[in-house]
Amino acid sequence: MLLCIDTGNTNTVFSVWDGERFRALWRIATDHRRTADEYFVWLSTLMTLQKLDLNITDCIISATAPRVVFNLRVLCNRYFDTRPLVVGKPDCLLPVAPRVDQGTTVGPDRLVNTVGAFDRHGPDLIVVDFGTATTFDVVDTDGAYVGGVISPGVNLSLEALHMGAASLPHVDVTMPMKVIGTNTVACIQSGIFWGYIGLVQGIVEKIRQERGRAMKVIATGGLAPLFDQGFDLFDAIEDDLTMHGLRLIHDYNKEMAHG
Ligand SMILES: Nc1ncnc2c1ncn2[C@@H]1O[C@H](COP(=O)(O)OP(=O)(O)OP(=O)(O)O)[C@@H](O)[C@H]1O
Ligand SMILES: CC(C)(CO)[C@@H](O)C(=O)NCCC(=O)O
Ligand SMILES: [K+]
Repeated sequence: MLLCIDTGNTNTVFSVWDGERFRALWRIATDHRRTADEYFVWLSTLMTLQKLDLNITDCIISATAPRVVFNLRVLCNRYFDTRPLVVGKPDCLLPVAPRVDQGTTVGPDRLVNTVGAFDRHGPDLIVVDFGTATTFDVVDTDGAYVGGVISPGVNLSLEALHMGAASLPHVDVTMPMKVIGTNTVACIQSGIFWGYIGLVQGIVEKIRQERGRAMKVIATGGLAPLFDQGFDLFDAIEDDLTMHGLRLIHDYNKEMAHG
């Protein structure tokens, strides 16, 4: 079985692919101090509860926080006797190379998203991921990542308001019915919710203009459904896009290695 690990700056997601489908998905807060032994105790408990054998034979990792890779590598070596593929490292091939400025390191999560989205939706895409950051990844006609946009994430923006302004409380994001708030919480919720609706609409429109062609918009990440309530922003929402991309990249590397 293949273990896919997606480490974001906030959360790390583990999922197990049995050759036909993903059997489970588990989430843990990202913390680079977590040791291989801690990961294993946690993971093996969940796998056992799910009645999954512990026979992981392969592993692929996408890590936006490079410091966590060391302990995840040790997890794979020590407990599963396998050498993980790490997206972004030279020995991990991508089906199509990204076209960006020389010397730029594209976030592995963005590369993985583009591979997953291109497989399902074909050419000319904008992938929007609502994670720690809200990212827009542009997929060219041949499936290459050709750049995009990085904006502060929804929860990060809420946290920044709370941290930076003495009188602003911590607020959870929801969809307010009206744009004019009549109390502090409603005002913040409006700023975040309607602000992000405008952000997505505006950036998508500008990308389409710059590319001069129709482009499908694929959304992923925990908050994507919140922004899809009747605004027609997205052509599809896929919560498993990153895992799908990781599996494809793993399969591609296997194929290349075995000819
Ligand atoms: N209505 C909501 N309000 C606040 N958070 C939400 C809501 N719905 C989902 N979430 C959060 O979205 C998160 C899942 O998002 P996702 O995994 O895409 O990104 P992340 O973990 O925040 O960021 P990263 O991938 O960068 O670590 C979960 O932490 C979940 O708590
Ligand atoms: C933008 C984030 C934080 C989104 O998770 C991640 O993809 C990242 O750290 N990227 C590195 C820079 C880049 O993608 O151009
Ligand atoms: K993510």
